[in-house]
Amino acid sequence: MDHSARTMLGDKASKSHLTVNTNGGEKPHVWSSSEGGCQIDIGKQIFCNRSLNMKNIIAVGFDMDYTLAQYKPETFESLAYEGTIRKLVYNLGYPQELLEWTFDWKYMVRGLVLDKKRGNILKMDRHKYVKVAYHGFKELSKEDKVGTYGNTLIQDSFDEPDYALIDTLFSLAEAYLFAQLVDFRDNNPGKVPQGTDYSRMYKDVRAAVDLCHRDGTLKQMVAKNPKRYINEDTSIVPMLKMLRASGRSTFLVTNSLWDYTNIVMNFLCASRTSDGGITCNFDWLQYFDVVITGSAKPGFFHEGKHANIFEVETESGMLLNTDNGTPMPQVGNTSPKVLLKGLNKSCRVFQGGSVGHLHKLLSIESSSQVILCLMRFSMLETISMEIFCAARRFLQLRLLRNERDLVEDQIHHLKWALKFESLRNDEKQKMTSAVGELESHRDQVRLAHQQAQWECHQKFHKIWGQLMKTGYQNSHFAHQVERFACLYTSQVSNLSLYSPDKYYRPSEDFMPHEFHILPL
Ligand SMILES: Nc1nc2c(ncn2[C@@H]2O[C@H](COP(=O)(O)O)[C@@H](O)[C@H]2O)c(=O)[nH]1
Ligand SMILES: [Mg+2]
Repeated sequence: MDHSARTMLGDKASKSHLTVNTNGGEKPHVWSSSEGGCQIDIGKQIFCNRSLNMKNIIAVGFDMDYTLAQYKPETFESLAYEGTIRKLVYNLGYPQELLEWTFDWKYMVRGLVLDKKRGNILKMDRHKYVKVAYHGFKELSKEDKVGTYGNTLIQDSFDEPDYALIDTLFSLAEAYLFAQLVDFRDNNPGKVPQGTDYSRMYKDVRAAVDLCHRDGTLKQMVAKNPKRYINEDTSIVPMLKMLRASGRSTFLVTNSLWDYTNIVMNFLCASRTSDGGITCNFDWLQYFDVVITGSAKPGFFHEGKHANIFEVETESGMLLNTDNGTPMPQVGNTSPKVLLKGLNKSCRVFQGGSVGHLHKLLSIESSSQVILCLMRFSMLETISMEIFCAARRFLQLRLLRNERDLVEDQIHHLKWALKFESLRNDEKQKMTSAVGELESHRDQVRLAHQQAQWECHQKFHKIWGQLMKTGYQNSHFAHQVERFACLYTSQVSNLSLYSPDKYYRPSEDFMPHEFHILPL
């Protein structure tokens, strides 16, 4: 992920902040409209990790897939899953019975880590302690978990090549398939191709998924029927219009190539005909100053990286050489048409390049003047649900924790007295039985605390619990969001609900000792 440019993370299309028009259509509110500027529903608010004064931002950029284009995992990821299975069977020699397997698109969540060698899937807290661990679909016992991953500060880094981070929604199908294959190999050791260990299976799944993205397996299907795979979001165009009216440049940087980008952006931005159809044209380009396709992120953001940048001739999809983004006449074709065409266009489309080219094209001097809306990490659950549940849970769990700590302290006192004080026999007996009673009470409170905590987590996800927490600490995933994003929100078009000049400020930090002065 880009560390230099300001980033904002968003996810998940939702439908509040829309009013129903007299003709039944949905009309989104934007901050600048007469209905705008009102109280924003918590599920649509933008949260701030680090200060960001929009007044200093001169260009706002967007990633396309899973940011502007919110794929429907139930259809899109299922497509990836089925395509991957077919490649495993027909290209890589896995048994035909895999074709019968089904995909539970809700099972995996982002923020998990795959242990390729051991066939395990892990959820970690922000200190990288493994808190939930599954081997395939079988939960590891506490002993196995601690035995394998330890509970001390000296830990594995949980990075590539032995581990893989499930950090995008694109990875959910491959993680699920990996778990299925782990179970399958354990139960049918002779059925997987010879010499296939867990790491090899992961490599095969990765290669098959990769091929699905490259050979048209997914994109052809989406192009045929975008509505089946992508959520419509009527707030995108008003958001882009408002940003541009405020004087900001807008740009798109996508790893997708031009043909697919054009289809998806048309679907998201084009006005619908009366029968709900879309006319495919290039009108959506009016909402951007620069579009970069085939950007090869994250490498695109590495300053100083040399990468060729080509101009895309939008009608034909033909690539034209450029001099670092400046149009140049083609050798043998000295007609100024090509040159001027590029210079006169309000939006220019490119393939490749790097962040340096982008700055040049937008006349930007520093990354701090750019905000980039990415969706590498964000929330699967709705934020409002997180906050609602967290508030109730906070009270209940804090009371249980206080009680547990109190009882533990009483036990330590009594044990100390029994060991070091000269006591009469009857006093000793009384204290010993009090210790016994307190210990059983402590065990009950500990259990109640664990249970309440788990019940709350289960409200979010039956297997992995709350995405942003492990136990009562922030999850590794939440920690990544905190580290990498200035702002985060449930969907990128929530930006339309705020003034384009807003000064986003983070809430104050609290040290553990300061929590005592906070009301519960
Ligand atoms: N070759 C692969 N392409 C992949 C994979 N996962 C996703 N993708 C493609 O990347 C872009 C993402 O676009 P962006 O707008 O978010 O930059 C999209 O075209 C995906 O199909 C992969 O594993 N291999
Ligand atoms: Mg993306």
